Amino acid sequence: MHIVTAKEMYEVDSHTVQSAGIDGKILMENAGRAVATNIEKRVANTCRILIFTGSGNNGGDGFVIARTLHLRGYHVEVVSLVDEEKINGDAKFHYDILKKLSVPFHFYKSENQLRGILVHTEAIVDCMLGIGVKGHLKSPYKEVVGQLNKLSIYKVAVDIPTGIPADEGVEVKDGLYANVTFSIQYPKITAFLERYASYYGEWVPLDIGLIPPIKPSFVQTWGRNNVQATLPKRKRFAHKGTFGKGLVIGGSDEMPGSVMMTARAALRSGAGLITIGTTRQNIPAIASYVPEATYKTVDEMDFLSDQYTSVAVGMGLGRTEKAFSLIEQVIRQVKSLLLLDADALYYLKQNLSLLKEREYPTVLTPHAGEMARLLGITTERLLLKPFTYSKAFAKEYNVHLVLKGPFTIITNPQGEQFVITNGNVGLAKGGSGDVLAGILLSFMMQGACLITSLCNGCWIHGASADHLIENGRYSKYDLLATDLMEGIGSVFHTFS
Ligand SMILES: NC(=O)C1=CN([C@@H]2O[C@H](COP(=O)(O)OP(=O)(O)OC[C@H]3O[C@@H](n4cnc5c(N)ncnc54)[C@H](O)[C@@H]3O)[C@@H](O)[C@H]2O)[C@@H](O)CC1
Ligand SMILES: Nc1ncnc2c1ncn2[C@@H]1O[C@H](COP(=O)(O)OP(=O)(O)O)[C@@H](O)[C@H]1O
Ligand SMILES: [K+]
Repeated sequence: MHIVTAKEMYEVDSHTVQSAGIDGKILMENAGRAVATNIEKRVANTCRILIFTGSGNNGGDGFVIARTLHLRGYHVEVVSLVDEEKINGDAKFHYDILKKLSVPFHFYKSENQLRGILVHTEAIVDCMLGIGVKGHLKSPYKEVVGQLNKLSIYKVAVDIPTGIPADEGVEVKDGLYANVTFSIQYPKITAFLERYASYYGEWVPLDIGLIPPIKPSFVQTWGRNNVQATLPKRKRFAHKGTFGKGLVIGGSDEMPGSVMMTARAALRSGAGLITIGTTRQNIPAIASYVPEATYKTVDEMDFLSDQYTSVAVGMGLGRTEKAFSLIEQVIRQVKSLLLLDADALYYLKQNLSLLKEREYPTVLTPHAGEMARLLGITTERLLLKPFTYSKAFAKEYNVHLVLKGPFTIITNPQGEQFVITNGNVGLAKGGSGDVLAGILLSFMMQGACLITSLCNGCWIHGASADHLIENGRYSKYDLLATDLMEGIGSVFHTFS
């Protein structure tokens, strides 16, 4: 599904109106009716619903919602935050229709007046501001949003919660906290930013019949249907070599665990053959957990002659001179797909130019802290516009970037971007990233298009955690990274 900026949304809108000739009033009708139908599924018709409207087209959607729900037997009332003369365009068209019906209509005057109107209200619909919002909320929007946020009634936002910008990179203080947001046609970028996602509550996109231009440049979500369509098939006569030969380099004497989890997760996700390159001392302990793998000590490895389909480096490797020199050799010499994680990302900060010299695809899997360090900015700054930073970095260094987090953003060197929204807070525990690196390595080895492999790997990782929790196997407190191995199997099972 596409995710849009405000500019892209207005482009789709004008393309639909100008090129296809669908009138804006029809689109507003479609939007309002789609929202009303979805409100019916969630709010009983015995409830009193207040619909808050503003000066723009978001308010126009509100007039259609009010009319539709009223005609379907709901007790609705409208509170307009602007005077009648400020209502114009398509919104005025729908306002004039609404005025012919007996829907109670209030013009906002004061907090006291609103307090009175709100008595016995069980749900509100926010059609105050949509994607046209600029900067911080002005009066009376700021006061109304403040007043509504204090109430624990059910709040539905239309398109975007009032006050929240559509685009990343904009800092605002006030916004409506909604229980659900019905996004008009496409979700907007801020629904996928940690900073703003909680204002949206649940988000549900509603098709209103917009026609996108031929060339969509949008970011997209990657979900179960995409995985279903692209997951590599296991052919009847395949052999272990069919599924690639992978190398995992990591693990120091102090940190043997990461590389174990990476290797095991790779095998659990379908890798054919896995070799682990680690310290001699680590091998017996790791081998008892991953007996399916073969082993090399780090001193034995010859990256020029050893042929691997894909290599992952960095997990638990440490930050010694020896580790750094190994990472440098790997980046310079590995002539296949290469995934850099953890300590390899740490090393990279001072050596980013090495990435530009690589002739084979490189994948970086930083979490927000690691990415911010690579960019030399604060994590807060990165998280204000992670899509923009990711795209610029992936293009400049010619890498595939997996920016991990509650919303994982995957970007290729051409700037195409996908977001994975599954997974849960049970994953916020040491080792989850090592498991992800293993799943990604495995998908990289199995030969599909690289960005598809990365999207599928991230989705399977999140789905594994969700599956284990939804089925009561573990909770968001006790889930361990090693438990994910069991989840991976269960998730694959749902595709077979
Ligand atoms: N894109 C589409 O094709 C469609 C969009 N529709 C609706 O139209 C909305 C966009 O409409 P508009 O462009 O009119 O934008 P809005 O409805 O968000 O209103 C923008 C107006 O709000 C005021 N405003 C802006 N920032 C403010 C602030 N910080 N404090 C107080 N007031 C502020 C300004 O007067 C501005 O003109 C969408 O969000 C969606 O709900 C629907 O009607 C259906 C079709
Ligand atoms: N709150 C969360 N919701 C969903 N996924 C999460 C959350 N926190 C972490 N994750 C996922 O867990 C993984 C953590 O990776 P990372 O931070 O590298 O962990 P580690 O280095 O300890 O192994 C990432 O894939 C990330 O997307
Ligand atoms: K709104």
